[in-house]
Amino acid sequence: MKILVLNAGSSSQKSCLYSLKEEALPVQSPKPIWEAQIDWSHHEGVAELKVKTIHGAVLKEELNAQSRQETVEYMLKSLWQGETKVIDSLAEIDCVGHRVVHGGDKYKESSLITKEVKEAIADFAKFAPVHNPANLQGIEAIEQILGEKVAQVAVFDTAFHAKMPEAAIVYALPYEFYEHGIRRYGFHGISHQYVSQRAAQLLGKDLTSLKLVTCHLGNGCSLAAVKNGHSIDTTMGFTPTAGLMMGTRSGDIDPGIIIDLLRRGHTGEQIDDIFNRRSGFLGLSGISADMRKIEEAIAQGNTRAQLAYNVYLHILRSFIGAMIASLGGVDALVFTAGVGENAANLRADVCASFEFLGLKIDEEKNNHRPVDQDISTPDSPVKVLVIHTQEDWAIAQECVRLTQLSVIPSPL
Ligand SMILES: Nc1ncnc2c1ncn2[C@@H]1O[C@H](COP(=O)(O)OP(=O)(O)O)[C@@H](O)[C@H]1O
Ligand SMILES: CC(=O)OP(=O)(O)O
Ligand SMILES: [Mg+2]
Repeated sequence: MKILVLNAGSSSQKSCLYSLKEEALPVQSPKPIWEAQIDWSHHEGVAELKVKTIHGAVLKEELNAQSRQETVEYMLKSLWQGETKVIDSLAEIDCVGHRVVHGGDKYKESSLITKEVKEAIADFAKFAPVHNPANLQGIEAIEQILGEKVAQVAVFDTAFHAKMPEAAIVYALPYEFYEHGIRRYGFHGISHQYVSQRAAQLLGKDLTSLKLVTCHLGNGCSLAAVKNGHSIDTTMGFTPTAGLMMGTRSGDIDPGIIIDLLRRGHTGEQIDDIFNRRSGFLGLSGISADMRKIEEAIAQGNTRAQLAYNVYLHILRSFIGAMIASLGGVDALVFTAGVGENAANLRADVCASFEFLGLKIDEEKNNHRPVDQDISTPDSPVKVLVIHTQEDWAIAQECVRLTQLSVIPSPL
């Protein structure tokens, strides 16, 4: 059984093809037979494409001035063409799973993609303008290439947060807003759910006994307070613009700033652009949205890069504090996604803020590229885990479950 996964992020498009034996679904991700990534974060208008296969074939290319959909279609061709070819025919693909960022209050679980689901994804694009259109383009690219016969599944980033307590989802606005769906939804749920299950496994504890703060720090960043396996609080809100400072997004700001911008004649589109694409690390540093570039600039003494880092850290630790308060304690902090998995200095700085809880990390472990590892000292009452998020595998498992082509996987 072959499952293709498309995971569209704000700055990247990741994709992989799993070849599964139907009788046995492993708990951990098996190695995909083909993996591809498009990265738009380095040079304006340039897509960096990387493809690798289980047989060791590698393709690296820079693509100029193509639309996202054209770039995705080009990437998918490497499945059956050239050195990275892993299948003879498209008919070999049984199901395609998509990460879909905003499912609104309509989709509390994954869903087979129908015309109605596509319309809803398009409709919710007004709340997730960076993401949902990219998700839809992925779905349409597959329809273009594979036709409408192949089963496609939408796995929603909002679903894991769908059962948060009401006090955590309602904004203190006139009640009618809540009745009209203006509420906190939360995002990155596929990742928060996966890493909390994996954390329980690594700690050798039952997930239902744990209080976890999961820190998904990628280009988009959010925290979740996970109690007994459920998300009870999270930093993103009605849209993925809220909460923590991010690569190009502001995170929480005083709504008075928006009022002021409107009074000074800015349009909705301009305000959207400011908060979603021109803020965060990019806006503050004037250098880049990429933490690696920020770290390089700091090393060269750039004061704006340093300020951007300081603001990111300040906001991050205050929200971690808020999540711990929602949980009423914390057994482990979990770092994941591009920044969380790689930025050792940031992890050290965050953890230093929680020394008052007795939390201590082992610097050696922290600095040696930990993957799925506990980096706290043995005597630290709060554990600190670095976990490689496996959104793609979580999506593939949902494809299996929904298409009922195979056994329902047991949770981790
Ligand atoms: N070695 C590294 N050190 C610091 N940050 C890194 C490193 N590698 C990747 N990152 C950060 O991770 C971000 C991308 O994270 P990722 O989770 O892949 O993003 P998304 O899925 O939102 O596109 C990059 O913008 C970069 O800031
Ligand atoms: C929801 C969201 O912010 O996603 P990403 O981190 O992929 O941008
Ligand atoms: Mg991501």
